[in-house]
Amino acid sequence: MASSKELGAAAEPATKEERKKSKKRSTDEATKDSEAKPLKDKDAKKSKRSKDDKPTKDKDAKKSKKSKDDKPTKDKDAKKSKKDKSRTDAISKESDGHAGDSAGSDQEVAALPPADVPIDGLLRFPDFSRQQALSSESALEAARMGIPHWLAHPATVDRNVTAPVADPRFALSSHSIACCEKAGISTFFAVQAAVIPVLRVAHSLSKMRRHVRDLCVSAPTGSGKTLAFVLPIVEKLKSRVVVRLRALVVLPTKDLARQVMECFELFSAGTDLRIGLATGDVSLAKEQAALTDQSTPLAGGCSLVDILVCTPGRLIDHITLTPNFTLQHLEFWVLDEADRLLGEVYQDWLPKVQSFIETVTPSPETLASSNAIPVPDACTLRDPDSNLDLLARPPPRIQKLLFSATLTQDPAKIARLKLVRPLYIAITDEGKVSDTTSAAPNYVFPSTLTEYYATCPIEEKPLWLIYLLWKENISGGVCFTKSLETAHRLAQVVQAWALGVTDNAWRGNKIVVAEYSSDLPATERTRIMRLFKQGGISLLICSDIIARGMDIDQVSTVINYDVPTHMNQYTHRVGRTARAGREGSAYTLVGSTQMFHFKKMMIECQHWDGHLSLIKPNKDMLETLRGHYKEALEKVDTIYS
Ligand SMILES: Nc1ncnc2c1ncn2[C@@H]1O[C@H](COP(=O)(O)OP(=O)(O)OP(=O)(O)O)[C@@H](O)[C@H]1O
Repeated sequence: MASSKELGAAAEPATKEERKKSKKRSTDEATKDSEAKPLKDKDAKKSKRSKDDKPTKDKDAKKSKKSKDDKPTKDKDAKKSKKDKSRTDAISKESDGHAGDSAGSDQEVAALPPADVPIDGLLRFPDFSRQQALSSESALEAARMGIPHWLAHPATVDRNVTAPVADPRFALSSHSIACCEKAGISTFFAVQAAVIPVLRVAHSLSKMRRHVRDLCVSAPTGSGKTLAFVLPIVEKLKSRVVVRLRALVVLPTKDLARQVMECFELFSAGTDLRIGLATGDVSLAKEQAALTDQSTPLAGGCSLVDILVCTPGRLIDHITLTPNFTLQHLEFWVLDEADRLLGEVYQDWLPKVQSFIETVTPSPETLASSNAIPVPDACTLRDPDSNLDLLARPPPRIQKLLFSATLTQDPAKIARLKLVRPLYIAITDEGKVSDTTSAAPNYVFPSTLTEYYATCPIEEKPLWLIYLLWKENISGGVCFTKSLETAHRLAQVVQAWALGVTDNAWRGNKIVVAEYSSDLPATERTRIMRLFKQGGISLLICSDIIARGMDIDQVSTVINYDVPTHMNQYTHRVGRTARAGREGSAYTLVGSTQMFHFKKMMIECQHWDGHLSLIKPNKDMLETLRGHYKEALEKVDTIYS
């Protein structure tokens, strides 16, 4: 693939006004820095120390590629694991005493043993590099915005942190380690290295329930958030005796739910755990039969699955319609793509689930009036009065786990979840201090992502897309449009063009373009996706159907045909490439009249200078392509007329 240089790319020169603004920004940052000096000084030393024993990002990327591509020898492995260990050791030493905590719970955390003292056979590992310290001005601003203390002070973890899967401090069973090996995973990414120990410790100390605290995790796209919750949940539940619904994982779309279920299946293979899927892909009756035993109504419910992966709509269906469906025994409640789930579209599902959980204990009157058989052992009383009985077995605390690449900081939205002693973990660039004084998320992009933009007349966008396809010899591309209609029409034009080009044998390898849309039947979508993964399709043209969460290794390039209107949309779209340490490119075709808004959005999110490069196309080539493009347009117009 051509580099930006070859394309004649050059960063657009900043205007005077921008230069002024950027200068002001750096002055502001400098002021902030001087205010936070004591911590910074300490941090600088830390960072120097960690830099010394840390390879560069490039080296890291190569290393991760290498470890995936070819199997290292035993010797190499041993060296690498030693190196990784020293690195994680360094991190855990650096971070002593900086464990993040919510307001009001600092004392409890202080009461915990230091990091190197084992608790119940486990170590508190790794601690977080540091809890973000805000300048007093920023802290005041956060408070003024109503942003709770814990949300304004994330425990930040450097995205380059890695740790070997077999490190005894993760306390993973040989089963989990073997599953990781089978999946080609020898090293945990930063989000996994940070989250897995927190969950492992919390649940190994289930008797000391104060350790079970809710988690909000923000990490870039493709950074491995799924495994960060899948592995500890499987690890905790695989020794269960009776089947009960103990983990609920909610995702915004069917495709995402299926993807996460497959991950659970992969990492629970060889255990007795049963994973259920409720997305509405099959009839409600079929789903009901798979989720519960409905032969006898039981007050304690009768689940046939231990883990349920579902979409919010279908979850509500089961809550209201499925006999013996209960959330009484829930221990984990995961909201993946949490910001989307907390959004307006699903506004009423959340309170419904909350109240179902809170009122799961049937009163004696309800029990008497219903046919449900109360089996004392099978009922979990979340009734606060039951806690008065000191000898009674305490009900499991439901641990809420929120994950997203664009986690909202909107206090009103977060408050709806009624989080308990939440801990906010943010995976960031080393040294980058996130802005926690606004409700907008902090945007962190994969370090292996290269971003470009091109300005062109709006009516010529299809030609420019063709130019990119041709010039960059794109294979494994995904092109996002704003609507199904645009995707459909664009796919037809580009297909017609590709046919013309192929007929003319301009290029040896065929360019194959396909539309991927929610309008297509599920079987057709599966077929197209399979073909794409096999390399039989060069470009998928779609609306935002796969913009979030979808993990497709083969995506090397993302093209924003229509400019994203919000930074969240941009982040998730471009995040379909450059995943798990792989390289990837993103192109945005910006119409001349859209430039102002696009640039403004990027600047506001501090993602302009030094992040995106301008592409200036080769005019001769563009003109050569124009002829075939016009022919393609005419062909499509005749179909429509
Ligand atoms: N430790 C690891 N080593 C190698 N590959 C990994 C590791 N952890 C996860 N992966 C791979 O990285 C890819 C991305 O993971 P995942 O889908 O969990 O990302 P994500 O953070 O949820 O992204 P998004 O925000 O886009 O949903 C997956 O293909 C997964 O198999």
